[in-house]
Amino acid sequence: MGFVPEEMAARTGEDGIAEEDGPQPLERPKQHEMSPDEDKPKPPLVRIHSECYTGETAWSARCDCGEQLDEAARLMSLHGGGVIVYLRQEGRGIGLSEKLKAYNLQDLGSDTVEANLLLRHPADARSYGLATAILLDLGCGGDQGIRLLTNNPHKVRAVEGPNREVIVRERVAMIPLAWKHGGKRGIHSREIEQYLSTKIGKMGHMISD
Ligand SMILES: Nc1nc2c(ncn2[C@@H]2O[C@H](COP(=O)(O)OP(=O)(O)OP(=O)(O)O)[C@@H](O)[C@H]2O)c(=O)[nH]1
Repeated sequence: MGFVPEEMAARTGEDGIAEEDGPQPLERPKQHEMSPDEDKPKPPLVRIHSECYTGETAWSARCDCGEQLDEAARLMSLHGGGVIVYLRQEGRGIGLSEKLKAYNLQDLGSDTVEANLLLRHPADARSYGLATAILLDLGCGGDQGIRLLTNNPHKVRAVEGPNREVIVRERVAMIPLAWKHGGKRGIHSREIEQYLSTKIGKMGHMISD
């Protein structure tokens, strides 16, 4: 879990690609976003991210988890900061070794949901109560609410909590970079297209604004 300060923009550059742009100046004007119709600042950007060793550390082309974590930090660095809550819920809550078994089943033709079910796990075994508590602790409760970076409608409802202790004022879609940039950036593979189409078709993910 952590805050992403706006100063990170100085390290990542406007488009987040330091290698192409070279080092950015350390001093740059601070920007704070305001709502168009009022003087109040916009709700903070929040990413609730589930651990993915294969995607974040080994840059596996089976999922976009590593890309999503980087993209969330990049967006926060450009838009006045934000909060990343990193949940140790590897493999949608089934753990790394079970996820690797699920990968074997996927290689034999199952999709990500079917593979979990064949292993006698729920399609998604995660919970978000801890994330809600962390957000409340960080002062993200109350009327102002948050802007949540996600495609997962279940996550939006779950993070809000049973009594809407945290209010998701806006869902910000996490569009895969390969889709945004015609395959020129981001992860591009047959596996990831299948992974994304299962998320849309079977898990109700909304990969659009
Ligand atoms: N069981 C299983 N888990 C996976 C697989 N691929 C990625 N994951 C895990 O899925 C989690 C990420 O969840 P996703 O379903 O990709 O995305 P999400 O968090 O529901 O939604 P977004 O907020 O839109 O990213 C991480 O814990 C990954 O380890 C897979 O094939 N099987």
